[in-house]
Amino acid sequence: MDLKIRNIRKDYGKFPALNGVTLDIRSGELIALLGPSGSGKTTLLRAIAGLEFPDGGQILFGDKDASRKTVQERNVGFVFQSYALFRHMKVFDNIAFGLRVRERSRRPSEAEIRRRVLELLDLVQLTGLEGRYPAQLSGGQRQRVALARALAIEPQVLLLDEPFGALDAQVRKELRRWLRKIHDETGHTTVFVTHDQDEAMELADRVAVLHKGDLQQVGTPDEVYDQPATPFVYGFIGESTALPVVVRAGRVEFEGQALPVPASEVSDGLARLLVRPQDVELVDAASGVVMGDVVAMRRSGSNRRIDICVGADRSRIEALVSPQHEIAVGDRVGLAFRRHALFPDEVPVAAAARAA
Ligand SMILES: Nc1ncnc2c1ncn2[C@@H]1O[C@H](COP(=O)(O)OP(=O)(O)OP(=O)(O)O)[C@@H](O)[C@H]1O
Repeated sequence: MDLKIRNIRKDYGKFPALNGVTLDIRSGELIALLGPSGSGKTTLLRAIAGLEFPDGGQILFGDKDASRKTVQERNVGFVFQSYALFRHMKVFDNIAFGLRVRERSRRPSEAEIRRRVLELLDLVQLTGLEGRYPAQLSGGQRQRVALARALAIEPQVLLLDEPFGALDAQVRKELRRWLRKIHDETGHTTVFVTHDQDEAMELADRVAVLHKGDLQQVGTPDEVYDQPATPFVYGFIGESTALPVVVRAGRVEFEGQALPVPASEVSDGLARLLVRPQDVELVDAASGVVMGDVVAMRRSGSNRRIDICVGADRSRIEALVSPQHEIAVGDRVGLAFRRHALFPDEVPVAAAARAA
């Protein structure tokens, strides 16, 4: 089942939670809605589910307009962060619930329900635990029951809202891999919400990045990481620091000095040169693109993080180097950038940083 989201708007009071979002989700795709808190991810997921009616726009399930259809009519499976299992029901009955409450004409026989529940228990690797109550399960197991329950109704679309949010890091990682496997086995169109970029990048076929109700970019994990469409995406996915620059007559200048960086499509005016820490190279002071002073360093996993202040504004650039790299706080270094991105800047970066 493919989904077409057309110019969806949702306002809460004067505030647009979704600002005209258009997104095509392909049949069988696993897509992540990624963004910081308050960016509109849950609102979009709830609009797809039919739990929220948008103020404008259209949602198509296949070629049919589902905008005014109820949750039941849309036949979506929904998994929330907070398990939402029925505590007084055993695992078996939790999974069977969606089938048992169907109107008689669409309800499978008890034998068929049993067959399907046992099959799902096998899929989510919980065979043998069907007689337990939710309180007798671990968080990860409960979440797997929640997924089995959502899958039981054979949904056209599976919607997951931070499904692993409440679990510890190790369990989250395991469930991620497991969810990907289940997705590949069942082939459902799946939309999941997360604010965790690693989760989105590892799990999803494509990532839709939201910011303040706007869809900033949709692409494969490689596309959003390597070709970020906006400064927000560049900053949100992966790490980066920014150098305030000026584009003048097609040249990029930092504090009056021309940098060996093409201005590309960026027109004259204030701009931001964004660099990821792993793309900052420390060279000797004379041969760098810009010069700076090492002001701090700390160990970070298998690397060393170096904070370097450059220019009169003391803009901070971060570099990631090998711990073997001989360097000390107070050293004057040259910086070269292996890769970078240049974006026009409506707000002067230095002024914004000072205001903050
Ligand atoms: N029922 C509501 N009434 C008023 N404002 C709401 C309501 N639901 C959401 N909002 C607002 O809409 C915006 C988007 O909320 P939404 O829950 O979609 O964000 P989110 O990206 O899912 O955030 P989080 O990661 O924190 O869950 C937020 O500013 C939020 O305060």
